[in-house]
Amino acid sequence: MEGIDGAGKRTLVDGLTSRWRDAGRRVTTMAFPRYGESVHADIAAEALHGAHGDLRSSSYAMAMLFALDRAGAARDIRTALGESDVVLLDRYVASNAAYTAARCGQDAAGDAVEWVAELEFHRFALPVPDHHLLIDVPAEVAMGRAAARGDADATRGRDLYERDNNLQRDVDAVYRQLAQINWLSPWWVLDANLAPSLADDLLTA
Ligand SMILES: Nc1ncnc2c1ncn2[C@@H]1O[C@H](COP(=O)(O)OP(=O)(O)OP(=O)(O)O)[C@@H](O)[C@H]1O
Ligand SMILES: Cc1cn([C@H]2C[C@H](O)[C@@H](COP(=O)(O)O)O2)c(=O)[nH]c1=O
Repeated sequence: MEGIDGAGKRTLVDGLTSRWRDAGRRVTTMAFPRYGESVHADIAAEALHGAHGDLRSSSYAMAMLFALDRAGAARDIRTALGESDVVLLDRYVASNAAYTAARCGQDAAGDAVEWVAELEFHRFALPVPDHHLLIDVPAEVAMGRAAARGDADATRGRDLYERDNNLQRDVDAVYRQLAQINWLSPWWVLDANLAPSLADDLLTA
């Protein structure tokens, strides 16, 4: 499940999971970054919240932290694939591709996407997803949701990426390009406003 910050990924993952479980399917969900479970994710979170000075400005360092977090979950993902009907991931490698490409700028975006795929799928041997689900929501709406949530949750607050509206718009554009070319596997673009009924469609697919 992919989309910019505040798009509604967690909400939709939770909704789909309960619908599919109610229908008798074995569903495993995981969310990346694995905050609190992986040292790499926690260092990334510190950087996103303003620690580590220069590190936060390095797209390479951030992408590597997110990739190492996922590499540590590779075995769990494979086990889940063997034991479940559906493995539903709240963000995965495409997040790293989209955010890193957006951070690198248009001229280097293609190289960034290729580098992330090579690193994560080849070097770290993470499984390639069968499908990507992209939440189609106007960037302004998602940014508004992320801002409202950040204001409401004093313990979390908005991180550096969430506060960067230009970055969010650029990430949105990269996601749409990845969906258009069906990067690595078919991409299903979900209209966020139609989420409940789409969940039924997905169930029968
Ligand atoms: N369809 C919707 N309509 C209105 N509000 C929504 C909808 N889906 C989610 N929200 C709200 O928007 C906020 C962000 O949703 P959610 O946490 O699911 O997004 P996310 O994509 O997982 O965000 P992030 O990537 O930043 O963690 C939450 O407060 C949630 O309740
Ligand atoms: C998994 C992952 C995430 N990111 C970015 C996307 C978000 O802005 C932040 C943190 O994620 P959250 O959903 O808001 O908790 O990090 C990334 O750049 N690369 C990744 O692999």
